[in-house]
Amino acid sequence: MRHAYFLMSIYFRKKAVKLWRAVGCVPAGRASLDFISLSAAARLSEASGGAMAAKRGALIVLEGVDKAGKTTQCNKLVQALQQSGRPAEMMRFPDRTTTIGQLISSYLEKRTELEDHAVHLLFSANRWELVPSMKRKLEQGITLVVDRYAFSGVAFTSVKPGFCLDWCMKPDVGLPKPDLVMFLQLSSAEAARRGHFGEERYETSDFQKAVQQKFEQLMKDESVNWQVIDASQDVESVHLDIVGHSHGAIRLAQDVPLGELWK
Ligand SMILES: Nc1ncnc2c1ncn2[C@@H]1O[C@H](COP(=O)(O)OP(=O)(O)OP(=O)(O)O)[C@@H](O)[C@H]1O
Ligand SMILES: Cc1cn([C@H]2C[C@H](O)[C@@H](COP(=O)(O)O)O2)c(=O)[nH]c1=O
Repeated sequence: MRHAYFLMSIYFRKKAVKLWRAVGCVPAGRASLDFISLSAAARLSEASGGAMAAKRGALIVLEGVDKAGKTTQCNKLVQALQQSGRPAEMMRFPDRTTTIGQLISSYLEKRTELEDHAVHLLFSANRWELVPSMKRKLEQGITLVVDRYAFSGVAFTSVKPGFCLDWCMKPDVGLPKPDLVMFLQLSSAEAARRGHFGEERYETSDFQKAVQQKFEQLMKDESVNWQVIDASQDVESVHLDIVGHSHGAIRLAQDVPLGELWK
């Protein structure tokens, strides 16, 4: 009986993929399979009277100084999670595709000047504008792998004269709290030798050294699940460390509600 049910579920799943693709609801490829898995999970949950509520995805953040290897590792982690059958997506902050993100991008590329408090609030607004979509995805069971978050916001602004950690944290209080923050540890000298260092506004060794110290202060906060990763290793070794920590965090996140940052 269970065997027959299993075969039927595969048959209907294939039919549903074809139908959804035909009406253009689902993109082709891996994403469509994730979409179908999630729909199947939702149907199962409905059929059992909601007793099997879908497990939420984990919010995983990678932080570090410029060129520590965050983007490289976020991409590899998302790929590894998807290959092991876990729905996962990458996000990055600043998200330069939104209207706010374009203002930030122009500032970072030194095409526009902005007052320091104002640009700090723009970075935070850029996170808040993405919160509804982040929460929706996490509720659907998608793990989000995020390239920088509020910690970069605080570390970079608080280096500037006249700013303190406390003021810099305020606008981000209440954001979805990451289940895991991995800090990619790399000396500013090594970072400066990596590709394209020096092109954007904050990419000077002195500034990055000061940012590193601010991150160290933030890592003393035990309300956040920090893990330090040695980012001076080769790409594959860094990846293995990151995958190890991520699986644990994904398992734990399933059974606890999403928290609020710095509350
Ligand atoms: N483990 C590593 N060893 C040596 N080079 C690396 C390693 N990881 C990444 N790189 C290289 O360093 C450069 C920066 O990598 P990447 O863009 O992933 O860093 P990032 O932290 O996201 O940078 P940014 O702060 O500019 O967003 C790239 O040229 C990348 O190929
Ligand atoms: C999120 C965030 C970032 N920054 C800084 C950090 C970097 O210098 C740039 C972003 O560069 P990337 O290559 O796009 O990662 O912006 C910041 O000052 N405040 C923030 O909130």
